[in-house]
Amino acid sequence: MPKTAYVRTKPHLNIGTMGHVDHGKTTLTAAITKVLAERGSGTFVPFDRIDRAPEEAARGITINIAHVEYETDTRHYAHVDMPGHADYVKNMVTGAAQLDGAILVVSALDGIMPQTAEHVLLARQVGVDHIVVALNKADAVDDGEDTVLTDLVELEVRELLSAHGYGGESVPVVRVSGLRALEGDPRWTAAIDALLDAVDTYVPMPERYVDAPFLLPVENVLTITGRGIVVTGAVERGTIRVGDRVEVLGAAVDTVVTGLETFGKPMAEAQAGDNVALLLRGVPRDAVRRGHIVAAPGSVVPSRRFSARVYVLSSGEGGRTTPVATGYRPQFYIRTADVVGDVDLGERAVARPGDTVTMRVELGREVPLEPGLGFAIREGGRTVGAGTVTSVD
Ligand SMILES: Nc1nc2c(ncn2[C@@H]2O[C@H](COP(=O)(O)OP(=O)(O)OP(=O)(O)O)[C@@H](O)[C@H]2O)c(=O)[nH]1
Ligand SMILES: [Mg+2]
Repeated sequence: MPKTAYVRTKPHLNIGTMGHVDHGKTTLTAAITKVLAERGSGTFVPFDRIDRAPEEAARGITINIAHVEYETDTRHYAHVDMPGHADYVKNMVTGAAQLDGAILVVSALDGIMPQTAEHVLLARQVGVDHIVVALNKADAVDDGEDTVLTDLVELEVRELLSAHGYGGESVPVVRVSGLRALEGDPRWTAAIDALLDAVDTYVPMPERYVDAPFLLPVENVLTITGRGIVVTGAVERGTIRVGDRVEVLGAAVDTVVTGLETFGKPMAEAQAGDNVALLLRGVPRDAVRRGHIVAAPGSVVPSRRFSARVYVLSSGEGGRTTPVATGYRPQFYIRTADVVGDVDLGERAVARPGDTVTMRVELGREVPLEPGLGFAIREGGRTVGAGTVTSVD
C-alpha cells in the first residue's frame, strides 16, 4: 500500500523535552501525544514506544533521543525526547542542536539538579532561543494549603534561566503531572493543554532560510540493504527535492537524494526546519556518521581552525577545578558533531574556571564553521566550557 504523503498545512517547529534524569520527560512526552490524540490531532505514542531499546527498558532511563510528531490547532511539531542521565549528555546535545524551542522538565519534588543546569547551558550554546518550563510531578508535592514548596522551585528555575540569558521572569512555567495526564485525570490533561498553549504562543516561528544552499547536520544513519543509506536530522537551511545532488562533508561522498520522508510520510520537497530522512543512493554503509553534514555541492568549505570566545565553567557549575592551558585537548560539540580540538590561549596561556577568554582552536578534522556558531566543550563526560565562533581562520 503506498504511504500517504506529508501535507504541509501548518507551520512546522522542532521542540523537545530536556532536564535531569527521572524528572519525567518521557512520561510527559507520552502524555502530550495522548492528550492531542484525544483531541483528534495525532497518534498516541506510549512510554514504551519512546524508550524502546532493551537497555532503556531494563534500566528505566532514556539513552537515545526519540522523535515523535504531533499537531496543535496552529502548528505541526517534531518533538525530540532527550535523555537526562549524565552519561548520555552527548545524545542530549545532538537532540538540542535541532530545536527551535525546548520544554525544560523539572520535578517539583526535587527542584534543580545538576543536569537541569547543564542542559540549560548546553541549550543556550547550541542555539535554543526559547524555553518553556514544565514543573512536573506537581501531583506528588505535599504542598498542603498553599503551594510554597513548588513556588520555591519555580523561583529557583526562573533564576537559573535568567543566569543563562533566557529572561526567567517572562518564561512560562506550567505545573503539570505527566503521569496523571497519561491516566486521563482531567485536572492534569488540562495542564497539558496549558503547557501546549504556552509552547504555541511563547516559542516564535523562527525565520527559515529556505532559499539558502541546503545544509543538514546528520543526527542518525540507517542502512537499507540494496537501496543505500538513510540519514536523518533537521534541515538547518535551504530546500531539497528528490533527485537533487548533495555532498556529505566529513565522508567525502557525492550522491543523489533518491527519497525523502518525514515521520514515515513521503515528501517531494523538504525545507529548512523539517525533520527528515534522506535516502542517499549508492553510499557505502559506515561511510556516513552522526556529525557529518549533508550539503548542496560546493556550498560550504569546511575548516579546522577558528577563533572563539569561550566561557570556562566554574567548578560550582560542574566544570573543572583547575585552569586550562595552551595544549589542552578537549572535545568540541558543534551542531551534531563532536570533534577533538587543540586549544591555543596565546599570550594569556592559562584560563581559570569562571574566566571568559579568547582562544584559537585547531580541530582534529574539518567541519563547516561560521562566525556566531555556538559550541560546547566537554572533557571526561562533563561540560567544561561554552563558546561562540568569532572568526574562521
Ligand atoms: N508522581 C509522578 N511521577 C512521575 C511523573 N512523571 C513521571 N513520573 C515518574 O518518574 C519516573 C521517571 O519518569 P521518566 O518519564 O522515565 O523520566 P525521564 O525524565 O524521561 O528520565 P530520563 O529520560 O532517563 O532522564 C517514572 O517512574 C515515572 O512514572 C508525574 O507527573 N508524577
Ligand atoms: Mg526519558
